[in-house]
Order: sequence, then C-alpha cells, then structure tokens
Amino acid sequence: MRGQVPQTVTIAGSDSGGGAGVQADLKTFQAREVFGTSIFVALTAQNTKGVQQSLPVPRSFIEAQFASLADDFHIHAAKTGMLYDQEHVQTVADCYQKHSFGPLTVDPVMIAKGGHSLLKEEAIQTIKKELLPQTYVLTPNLPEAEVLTGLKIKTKQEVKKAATTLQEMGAKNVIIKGGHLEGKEATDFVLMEDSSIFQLSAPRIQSKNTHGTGDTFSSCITAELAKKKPFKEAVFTAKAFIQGAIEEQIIVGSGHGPTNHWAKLSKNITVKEGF
Ligand SMILES: Nc1ncnc2c1ncn2[C@@H]1O[C@H](COP(=O)(O)OP(=O)(O)OP(=O)(O)O)[C@@H](O)[C@H]1O
Ligand SMILES: Cc1ncc(COP(=O)(O)O)c(N)n1
Repeated sequence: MRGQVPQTVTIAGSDSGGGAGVQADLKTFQAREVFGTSIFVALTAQNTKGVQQSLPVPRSFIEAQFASLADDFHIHAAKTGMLYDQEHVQTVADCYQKHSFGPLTVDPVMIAKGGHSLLKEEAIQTIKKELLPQTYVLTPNLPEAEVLTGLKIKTKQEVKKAATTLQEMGAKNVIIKGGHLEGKEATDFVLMEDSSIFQLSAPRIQSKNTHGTGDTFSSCITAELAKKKPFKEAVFTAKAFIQGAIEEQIIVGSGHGPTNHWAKLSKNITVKEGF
C-alpha cells in the first residue's frame, strides 16, 4: 500500500473529446503517478474535429471548487489551462492567492488548434497583471508569447528577448515552445529563474494527432514539480513524455486526434545549454 502520494490540481477547461484540457491533464497526472484533482473553469463541446461550443462555469462555483480542495487535500503543484475570460482569470488569480497549492504552471491557452478562441482578448491584460506575478513556470507557444509581450518573434535573439520580457512581468521560469515552427526538430527555449538558458530538441514528428500537446507537456511539468523534482529535470521529463506520446500514435476520432498518454518516455531528446 502507498502512503501519502503527491497531489496536483489542474485549473482549466473540459474537453469533452478527452484529448486536451482537464482530461489530458488528469491522464498525464495518472501516467506520471501523481494524484490529480481538477477545478473546472469552462466547458467545451469538443471532438477531434474542433470545438463546437463553450460555456463558462459560474465564478462562485470556481471558488467553491478551490475551497473544497483546500479543505481536504495537500496539493503540491498546480497548473492552469483554458481560463475563458477576464472575470474568470481574475477569480482564479484571487483564489490562487488565497489557497496555497504550490508552484503554479501557467499554460496561457488562447486559441485551440482548430482555430476556436478559448480566451477572450481582454483577459490577456488580467493574465499579465494578476497571474504572471504568481507564476512559477510560464509555457506559451510562440504566438502566445507574441501576444503577451507585444513583440514579433522570428529570430533566436527575439525568442530570448521575449522570454526575458515575460520574466520581467513576473514569471519565474519561462518556456517558449517551438511546436508551431517548421524544421526537422521541435525545439523549446527555456529561461530559468537564475537567468541561465537551455534548449530542448527532439525530432519533429509528422502527425495530425497533436491535439492537446501543450496541455500534456505543461501537466507533466506540474506532475514532476509535485514530486519535488528540480525544475530542469521536470522540463526534460515533460519533453520526453510529450515526444513519446506523439511518437507512439493512437487513432481516435477522424480529425486531429489526441496524443498517447500511455506511451513510454522517448529517448530522442537532446539538451543544449545556452544559446
Ligand atoms: N510535431 C511535433 N513533433 C514533436 N514535438 C512536437 C510536435 N508538436 C509539438 N511538439 C512539442 O510538444 C510540446 C507542446 O508544444 P506546442 O507548441 O504544440 O504547444 P501548444 O501550441 O501550446 O499546444 P496546444 O495547441 O495543444 O495547446 C513542445 O515540447 C513541442 O516542442
Ligand atoms: C478545454 C481545452 N483546453 C485546451 C485546448 C488546447 O488544445 P489544442 O490547441 O491542442 O486544441 C483545447 N482545445 N480545449
């Protein structure tokens, strides 16, 4: 029998199709052997073809979910995903300040791969003002990093500048994900709290089944942080986890299918220190 196990929470939106959002996060927590709990911020009617509808959860009910978890669990690390609009971001930021759930990973989800908006535009200011100062790890993809910083990111120097800007806004560690770039490798840029930088690369896999890659990556970081793994090791494990989950494809649905949360960690990861 196991004793106390590391406990985590995902504060995000439901994907009825099970490939992204809270469902992807809980599957990742399970695979990485931490106990996953959840706070629903929004609901989507969604499948591998796209998002058909979305709906916010009443803010008082978000507060109620925070209170229920705080009353009974020892949450060691948390993450956010789809936060819907300005009021919901504010509620999550206020609740997070009130209840201490450990290091917070913020995946600033804005637009689903299929193009459906998951965050209203006016919420971006609230994320910057209220959430980034509480953020231990920020994991934007390139377009999200551009929106948050107002910078155009094309060159390596621009990636570094954007990461530094996001750190100045309050995020302790910043990972700018390169999944949306082209080229033989999928490379993520990491700026750590102590200002050191490294890059993680893996062969880019040609696959249409990449629904929920960002959620899976950030929830794996959260799981490792809940186990008290050092930040750098947590990021490496997350990269190996998402690579395995894309490599060992499963076929579900007829559109952009989910990744495989049962897959083994991939060995195809390289770490390059500096820039
Ligand atoms: N085709 C691919 N092959 C290998 N790695 C990939 C591929 N696509 C994404 N990744 C990796 O998956 C992780 C998530 O990155 P991505 O840029 O897809 O995030 P995201 O856009 O936030 O995802 P999502 O749209 O699901 O929220 C990163 O480590 C990225 O390098
Ligand atoms: C509830 C929810 N959260 C996050 C995503 C982003 O995932 P993707 O960009 O792969 O569609 C999503 N589609 N739905």
